[in-house]
Amino acid sequence: MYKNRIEIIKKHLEVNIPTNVNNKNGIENELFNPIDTNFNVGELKLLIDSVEASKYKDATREFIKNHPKFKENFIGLNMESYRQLVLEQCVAIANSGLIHLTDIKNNLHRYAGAVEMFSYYNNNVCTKLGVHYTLFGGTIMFLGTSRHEKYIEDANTLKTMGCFAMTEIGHGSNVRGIETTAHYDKQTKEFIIHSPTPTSEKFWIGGSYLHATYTTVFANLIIDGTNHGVHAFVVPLRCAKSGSIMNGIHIKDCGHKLGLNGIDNGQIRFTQVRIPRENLLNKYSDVSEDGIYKSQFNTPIKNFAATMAPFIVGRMAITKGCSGAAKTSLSIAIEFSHLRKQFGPTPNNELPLITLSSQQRRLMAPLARTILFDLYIQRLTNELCQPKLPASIHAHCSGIKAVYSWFCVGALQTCREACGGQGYRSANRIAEFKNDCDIVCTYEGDNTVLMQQLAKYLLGLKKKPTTANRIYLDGDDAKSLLFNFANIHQLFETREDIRLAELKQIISNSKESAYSAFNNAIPWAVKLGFAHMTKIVFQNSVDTLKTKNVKPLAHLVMLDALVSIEEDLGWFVSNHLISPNVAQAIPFLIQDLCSEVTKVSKQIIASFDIPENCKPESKDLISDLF
Ligand SMILES: Cc1cc2nc3c(=O)[nH]c(=O)nc-3n(C[C@H](O)[C@H](O)[C@H](O)COP(=O)(O)OP(=O)(O)OC[C@H]3O[C@@H](n4cnc5c(N)ncnc54)[C@H](O)[C@@H]3O)c2cc1C
Repeated sequence: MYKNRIEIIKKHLEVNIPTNVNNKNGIENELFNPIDTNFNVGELKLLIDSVEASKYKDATREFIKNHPKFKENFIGLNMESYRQLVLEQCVAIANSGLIHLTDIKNNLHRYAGAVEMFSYYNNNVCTKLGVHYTLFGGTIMFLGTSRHEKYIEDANTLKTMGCFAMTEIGHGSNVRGIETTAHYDKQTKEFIIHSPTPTSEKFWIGGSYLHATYTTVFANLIIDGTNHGVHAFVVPLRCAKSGSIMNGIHIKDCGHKLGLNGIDNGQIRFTQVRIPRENLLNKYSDVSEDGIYKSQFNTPIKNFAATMAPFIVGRMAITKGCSGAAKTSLSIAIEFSHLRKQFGPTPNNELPLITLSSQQRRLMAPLARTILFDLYIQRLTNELCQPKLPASIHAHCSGIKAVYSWFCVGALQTCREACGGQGYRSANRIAEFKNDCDIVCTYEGDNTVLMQQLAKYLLGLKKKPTTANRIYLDGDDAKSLLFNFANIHQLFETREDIRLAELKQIISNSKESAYSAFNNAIPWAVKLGFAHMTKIVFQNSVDTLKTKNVKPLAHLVMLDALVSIEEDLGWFVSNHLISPNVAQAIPFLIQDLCSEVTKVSKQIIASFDIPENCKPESKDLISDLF
């Protein structure tokens, strides 16, 4: 076994172009060559920024660099001052014209591009923007009709601020279980919004404790004792002129949190709050003055599904928070690793941390994945801008939100550790990102729940397994077998097929109810979701390469593909897709690619074009101490 391994190491270190690789488009050839260190950083920047969003991102970068509110310190502020600063930053953004409340419907590239840039700086700002623009604005825009357009003008300049009240103390993921009621009163032509139990109080409502003028409330629409299910209503929380809290509204602070302490999350109790009939967001369903309920759908569950559908835009937008945090943190850790010296061949010749194989491995792999996730999100954003959305859009927005946020939390931890003790200092920023991004795994749909939505979509496709193309990668020349995009694609495709068949079988073998059968299979559903997302992110990267072969994308794609395989290596080997020989070579190939990418890591992070005030004061993370 060890003899074999040494042979493999020798082979993969040889730079030769093997003959048995399917190299029709020639891109794989690059993988056998060193990366040209003189590549065009501007080209890479445009690729990562996207042609559609590039000008909006540049304008936002300039704004962040120059606006005085983005030069103020936020580290260590108490909650009150932090919330005030974030509010002022959001007002400055709203007044700058960089984004508009209607963007999520009419110019998604502008909105998403700006949010990504603000998340270079801090996730509080983009969370506060997200609550107002995508959640409040999204419900108005996608669930409302012309009678709700009156909210747009003032909300656009943040003269009035909106929040989004869906979650209750008793119900988070299971939105259909919420208890808040909206009884229709025919006499006064009003809805009465009420929290009937302690567990029905809205909780975690971002922006509600201090700043929001309005909220969209999700509540059970009830007419003459008949519950028509969950609908959305606009409810004023505060007087738009005086700011005083409206009658029947009680708001408490959710208190100090693990992160995002610049956001004023609140707990809201409604006591018989009367709102006009017109405040029902009536795109799909309406109630006439005399209390007749009409819906475009014949069942409450279909109406519910339509009511929830607009939040896919928010899920895509939220990945921008992960993207910015990961790119800034990776940049900090990589710059630090180029400067910080520890150990060396002699006591007088200490070398930068970046020369350590472990440092290269832990930083280059997430660097590659961040870029490839970003390319995939560009694709999703383009899909979201189409007049007719693809059937896959909901599942894929859910899937990328889950895999990107899980990945981001891990990557930020890696960046923190890669900077040693200095990574722990709040002034050096990574700690702040780490705490703030943690919650992305939970809000706007808990990741485990979202992965099930993706799995259910895949189960519904009735896709036939492509067993005819099943491959077994075996042989002495692992490099040739693996540096082949068709082979990698086939590995990912087959894994998805097997995972799908396995999930179907677990469910169909179950003698229990449909609910329990699926419940018992959730871990497999999550694995299927991962298999699918890995495949489509990889496929999108290869498609991008074919049209825009920007350096060093080919190396990044292969590095991430091999890391993905390594993450599930036992599975690939035990399912006879990769031989033990080939499997043993993978960590070495990864290390080679990490070392290659390290050579251009400074150029790659330069392509992110992160404004300096988004980073720590000193690149070595210590100069500010003297
Ligand atoms: C900082 C912050 C800001 C927020 N902002 C807002 C806001 O502005 N407006 C708003 O309406 N809400 C907001 N939320 C609420 C957020 O959307 C919910 O926390 C989220 O939907 C999860 O609900 P939950 O907390 O009740 O967890 P639960 O649903 O109770 O989940 C707890 C655990 O059980 C697991 N679980 C639950 N159901 C399933 C299932 N079917 N299958 C497998 N596992 C499951 C989950 O994975 C999770 O690990 C915010 C939350 C936080 C923390």
